[in-house]
Amino acid sequence: MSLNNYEWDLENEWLQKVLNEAKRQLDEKRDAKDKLKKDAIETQRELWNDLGSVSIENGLDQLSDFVSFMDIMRNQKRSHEFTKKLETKYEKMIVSPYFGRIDFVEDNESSTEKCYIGLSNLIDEDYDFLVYDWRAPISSMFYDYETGQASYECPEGVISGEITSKRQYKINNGKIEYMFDSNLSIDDEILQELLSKNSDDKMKGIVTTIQKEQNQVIRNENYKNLIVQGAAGSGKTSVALHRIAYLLYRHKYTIKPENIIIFSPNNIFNDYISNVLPQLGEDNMYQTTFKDYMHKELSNEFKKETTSEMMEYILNSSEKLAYQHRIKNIKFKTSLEFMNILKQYVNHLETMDRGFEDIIIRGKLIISSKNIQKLFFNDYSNLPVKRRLKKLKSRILFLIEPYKKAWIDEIYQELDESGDFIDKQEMIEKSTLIVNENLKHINFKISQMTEFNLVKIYRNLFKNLNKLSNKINVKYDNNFIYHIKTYTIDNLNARRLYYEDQVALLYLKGALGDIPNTSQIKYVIIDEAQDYTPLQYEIFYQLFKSANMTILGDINQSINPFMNVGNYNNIYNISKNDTCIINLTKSYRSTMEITKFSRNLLTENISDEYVERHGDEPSVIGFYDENSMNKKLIEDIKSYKQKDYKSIGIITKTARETRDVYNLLRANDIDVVSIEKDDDDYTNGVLVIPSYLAKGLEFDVVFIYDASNKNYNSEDERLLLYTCCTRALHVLNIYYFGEITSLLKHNKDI
Ligand SMILES: Nc1ncnc2c1ncn2[C@@H]1O[C@H](COP(=O)(O)OP(=O)(O)OP(=O)(O)O)[C@@H](O)[C@H]1O
Repeated sequence: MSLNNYEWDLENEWLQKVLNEAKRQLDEKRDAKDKLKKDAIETQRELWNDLGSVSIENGLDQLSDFVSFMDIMRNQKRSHEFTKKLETKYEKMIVSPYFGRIDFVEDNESSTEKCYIGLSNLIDEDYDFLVYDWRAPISSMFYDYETGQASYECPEGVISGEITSKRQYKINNGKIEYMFDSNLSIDDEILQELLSKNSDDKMKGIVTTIQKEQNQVIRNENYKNLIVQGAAGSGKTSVALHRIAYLLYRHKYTIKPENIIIFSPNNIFNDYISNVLPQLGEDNMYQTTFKDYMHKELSNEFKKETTSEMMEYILNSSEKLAYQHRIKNIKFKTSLEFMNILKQYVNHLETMDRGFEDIIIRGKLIISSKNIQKLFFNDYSNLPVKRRLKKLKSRILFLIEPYKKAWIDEIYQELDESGDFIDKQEMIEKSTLIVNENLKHINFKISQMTEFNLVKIYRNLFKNLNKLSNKINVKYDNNFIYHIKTYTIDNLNARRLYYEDQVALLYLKGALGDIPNTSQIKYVIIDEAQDYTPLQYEIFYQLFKSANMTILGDINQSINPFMNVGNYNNIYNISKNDTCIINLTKSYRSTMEITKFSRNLLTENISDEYVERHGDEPSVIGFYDENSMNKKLIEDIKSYKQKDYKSIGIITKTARETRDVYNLLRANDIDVVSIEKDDDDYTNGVLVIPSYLAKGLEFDVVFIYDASNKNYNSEDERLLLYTCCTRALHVLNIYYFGEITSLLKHNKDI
């Protein structure tokens, strides 16, 4: 139903009112900013005139004046940044102040409130809301309800009433491009139009079209931890980022971006999502990857394998003799049994006899082994092992100190009496040296008793693997135990830390109390959650004990067949009383044809919905040889570029293939970028990328490069191939030479 002229006039009038108010407030902010700038220049001038050069010789008064000036300047800087942020907010508002409206009549009230909803609040001088921030409590009804009975939660409780009208707008450059009443359930059409566009840059916000089920994740504060399962393209990353924006708004006095950390799969992805929060008017939170976090915590004396290196090994090496050994190790070290062994081991380290000895200096008992034991097992028992040992060492050294001092004084006296020295300082140094020399063996003993060497601790675990597995009632074959033990110790001797060993080490480090305090983190977001093992989740919970967690993933996109969560129950059980599992049930990214095709690759049916947007059927084309395949690829890329597709992703299985395809395209005058490592920058255009780095990203056009049986030859690669296909928004082309992979045989026939 199109809106009549009368409605248009009213809407234009309202828009004008909003724009005028936004302009007035913008001018106010600009004036304030100018004034702040002038004040800052004036302060600097005063600083220069009053203090000139600051020197300690000019007395403490001058220093104190200087410190006051610095305080003033710091405050001016803060105010300037704040005003600049507001200026940006009003500038954005003038372009597009709102995108939605609901007319709401509260129960037992007769007046209707017209609530316009935009990226941020606009409040006039009479404290009336001209526009509500999309995160305001009342705005939630825009996402949750059509016209009719509705309610929302606010600090005062639940407010109920009726939505009498719901309208959506597209406003650009201060003009209404279109508007419509959405009680006609037209959302899907809007979505289709939005989703059919080519992706011209990094990820974008979805604030105007957030869906009800997504809104319920964004605003969910009923549980400490949320686990969100959603099929490919169901908006998990978008929801995660909008949830962050929501939390920053709702708790603006208690939560700052530095209180939030997001773990994402790699740095390319971090770069890809980096525009969303600034678009929503918020600063980015702390973004990291598990690998980066772990590598910072673990010793640099070892060569540490990266996630990409691990994936390359898994995808490239199945023919190698050592492959089966490595896989056996990965499987064992990512198993729930190994996690229990680690827990058992920590328990053992906390309670085992540590062979503490008496500390005696010159016949005087400083502290008995019994008392040391009492300190370790009783007084410090609430601390983890590493902190207990540290405290113990300080305590013993503290007790030794007076005896050491007395001894130094005695020797000083002797030296003085000997008449061999005239310099006091020299005698102090000499006597200290003599005592230190005499105490060497005691210091060595104390260091040994309180030693904390993580790698040594890890090594000892494997020496005791048999006993530990017996303790958890798991019986392994002796050959198996021997194999795991020698494999691990050989690698440690070669100063090589495989990814699975790093995770185990990090767990031990945390459980034994050797991880810096992270209490400033209040929210942890884990995206691509399927790719972390239960042990990694134990680490997350251990590191961020008091933080709230939002965990978003898709079990069907477990790209590493040996390192994944397996089943959400494995993490749900860690903290089941305050955890909720939510499903996102609709996919938005791809055309129906691509979605259906991709889902066919899975062994289990996915009944999730998708947006009804049509496109060409994916094409699966076989070639006799590699040259013909490459020739067609080059032709097609050129042709898609001409058709104005903005992002074209050529997804190869491995990084080696990425390099080859990149060289091929370059040699054929195609402007192309390759991503081979997980800290390369994300760029739009034509991009060649290995399969495992493409997760989380999306492209207008996707080419799966060489889906032959030779290349994708294992059932373990099914989910990887599925993940690659689901990266396509509009076009999916799958090329191979020789025989097609058996993973796609079924799809080829459809
Ligand atoms: N409510 C929505 N309105 C408009 N677009 C949406 C909506 N939800 C998701 N999208 C779009 O769908 C695409 C997929 O979203 P997103 O990457 O957040 O999904 P995902 O579940 O994290 O995907 P994957 O697991 O496959 O990486 C993006 O282009 C996003 O903008």
